[in-house]
Amino acid sequence: MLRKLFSFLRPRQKAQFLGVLVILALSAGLTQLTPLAIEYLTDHVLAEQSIRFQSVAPILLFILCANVVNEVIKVIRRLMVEDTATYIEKSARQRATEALLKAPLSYFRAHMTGNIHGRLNRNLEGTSKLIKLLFMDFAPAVASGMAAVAVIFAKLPLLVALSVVMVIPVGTLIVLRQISTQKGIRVELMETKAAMDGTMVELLGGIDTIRVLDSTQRELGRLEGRSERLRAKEMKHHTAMAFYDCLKFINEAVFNVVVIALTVLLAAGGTISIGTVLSTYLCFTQLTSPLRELHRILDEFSESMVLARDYFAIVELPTDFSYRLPAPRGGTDPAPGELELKGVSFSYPEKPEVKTLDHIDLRVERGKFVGIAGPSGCGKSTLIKLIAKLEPYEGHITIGGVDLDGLSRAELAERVALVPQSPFLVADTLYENICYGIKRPVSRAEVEEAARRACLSQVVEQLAGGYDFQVAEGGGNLSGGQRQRIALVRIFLRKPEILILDEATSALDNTTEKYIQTQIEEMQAEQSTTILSIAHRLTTLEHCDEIIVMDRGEIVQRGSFHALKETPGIFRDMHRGVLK
Ligand SMILES: Nc1ncnc2c1ncn2[C@@H]1O[C@H](COP(=O)(O)OP(=O)(O)OP(=O)(O)O)[C@@H](O)[C@H]1O
Repeated sequence: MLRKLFSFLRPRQKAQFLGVLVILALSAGLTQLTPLAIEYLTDHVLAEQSIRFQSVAPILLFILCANVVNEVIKVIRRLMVEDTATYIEKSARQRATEALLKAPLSYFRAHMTGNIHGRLNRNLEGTSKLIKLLFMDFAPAVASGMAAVAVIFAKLPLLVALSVVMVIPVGTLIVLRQISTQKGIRVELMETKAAMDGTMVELLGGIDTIRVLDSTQRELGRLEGRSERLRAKEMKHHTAMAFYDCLKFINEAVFNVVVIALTVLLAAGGTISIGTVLSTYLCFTQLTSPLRELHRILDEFSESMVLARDYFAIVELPTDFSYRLPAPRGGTDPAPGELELKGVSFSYPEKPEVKTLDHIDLRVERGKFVGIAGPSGCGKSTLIKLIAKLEPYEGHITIGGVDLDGLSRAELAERVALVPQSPFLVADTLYENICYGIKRPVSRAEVEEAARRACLSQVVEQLAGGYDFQVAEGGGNLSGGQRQRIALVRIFLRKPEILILDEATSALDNTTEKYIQTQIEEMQAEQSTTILSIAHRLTTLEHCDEIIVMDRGEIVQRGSFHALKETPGIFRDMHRGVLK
């Protein structure tokens, strides 16, 4: 785990780590100077017949200097550690975001958005805390603890020194027991908190509906139950923690008495000096304070490890099939605009026993306009998801004669554009939203022309700031029709070889829809764009070269709009509004 974290670092930060270790050793040595100076003061200066302040002053100055230097180097160490920890957090966030953006879509169907978001944030905090604990807290505590042990062994008879340092293994055993008993509950707490985050984001996403249905009390009740279960788990955890803290305190108190008793006995027998009694007691406190720290750190470390482990579970998510390197295809570039599906079958991984698409064969020549119709749930959207390489499938889909497996995401994005029913909008200006995903530079004039074709110009005039209008998250401050127009402007800017429309104009009024339809057909004529369009409003498909009609994952009818509407079957029933 720590090696994986270390791989996040640049050479400068790795060198910094060595610097931190050197500083730690220095700091540990400096910490031990105070008890040694006090011992010298007691045995040599204070033991003299007449105590002179001039003899004490240099020792006091020495203690002051040692402590000031120690504090200064601690500040330097802190800055070095913070620099590394913030860098790790930044790189870790980038890696996790990349892993999530490239994860299979089934992962997002299995995990709630808020759950992923909450987990990621907590895990990142835990991961950077691990670094801080290790180098800002743990290592100094170990270093000064070791220095204190060295002084104890140097100053006391071996047996006495051994009994004094027994405080370490006894305390450590208590902490290890605490960690092992609390690990499971920590994982449980982490998962429960992530589930609560998921519920919270789900609730906020449905705030309108909750208000309209007046289900606030119901939701609060649901949340209350979960919060209570979380609280009960947390209390169980805190009770156990308090018990172990108490054991640790008793351990220290017992050894405190042991140290005083042993050293006083030795001093009484003349084996050690009074100064050594004092310095041993100080060394013991130099040992117990890092030991106390160490116990806290080990405990927090174990908590951070749980989070870091969960962080790596996100980073190591499998990469979606569509990012696998394309098979070499011997320099052939896809012929523009042709699309073919041969024997394509598909089942959602969550329901492998159900064939959502069953042996679909379809050939669309360049510049043709094919409509897809069929009852709800028959597999229309799934079919276009496969063409956009969003889900793995059986059979073959080729674009311009090249199998989809052989096309990278970048190559596919260059050729195929998909306009979903609910377009993706980001919290940015309207202009940035229009240009989203367009990889070539576009001029303002081009944007304005595309906006005119998608009937967005009038909308821009009405919005405060025009193209600088701030779109809210998910386009929350725009109407459904306005959001669809923005997605269509992108299409007129991109002029793709293959255009896939999934109910792309469903939120527009009839007049606007007809106008945009004409503009799309004009673009089709100018660029020989191949179009595949799903529409529930069947009149949208009137000008299609061919319509395929789907039912339960299969193509059951094909033909022109006029032929299909006269032929007995699903399409005619849908057209007449009598489909059962
Ligand atoms: N993640 C999923 N897991 C399992 N089944 C799914 C999943 N997503 C969709 N389905 C099922 O797949 C079938 C086809 O869904 P699809 O969205 O392709 O239908 P559609 O024809 O586009 O429907 P509509 O016209 O209502 O949009 C439906 O029965 C649906 O319940």
